[in-house]
Amino acid sequence: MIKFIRSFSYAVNGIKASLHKQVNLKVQLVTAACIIATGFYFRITSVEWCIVLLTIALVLCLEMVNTAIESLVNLVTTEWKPLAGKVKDIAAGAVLVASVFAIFIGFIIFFKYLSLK
Ligand SMILES: Nc1ncnc2c1ncn2[C@@H]1O[C@H](COP(=O)(O)OP(=O)(O)OP(=O)(O)O)[C@@H](O)[C@H]1O
Repeated sequence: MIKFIRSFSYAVNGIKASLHKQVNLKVQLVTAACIIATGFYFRITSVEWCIVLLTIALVLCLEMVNTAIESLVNLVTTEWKPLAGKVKDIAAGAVLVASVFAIFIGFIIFFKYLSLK
């Protein structure tokens, strides 16, 4: 149990560290809060909530993984190496792909509510 609590606190520290390092994550958190508020406003269905929350989780988690990969690359090398750049670009690309799909999903879910208003 103590081991579990310790692992949990390390994970919370990881969240704090990525929030401290990444402006992007803060922007994404604010965006997520706005989307959740919009969900409450339009009273979206349970299935829509699941899709919205999963999409938000996907983008936030990928942003944190991207931050971890960036830090790891910086730890491995301080030199300018094409492979290091490629690794960072691929990690950033993953966040971009998820974000673009999140925009589409948001549009699909909220469009009907917006057009009904
Ligand atoms: N060691 C390196 N070797 C080669 N290219 C690198 C290296 N470090 C960074 N780059 C290139 O510069 C880009 C920006 O790197 P950086 O580490 O500043 O990432 P970032 O996304 O701007 O980080 P942050 O979000 O912390 O500002 C990378 O995506 C990569 O193309």
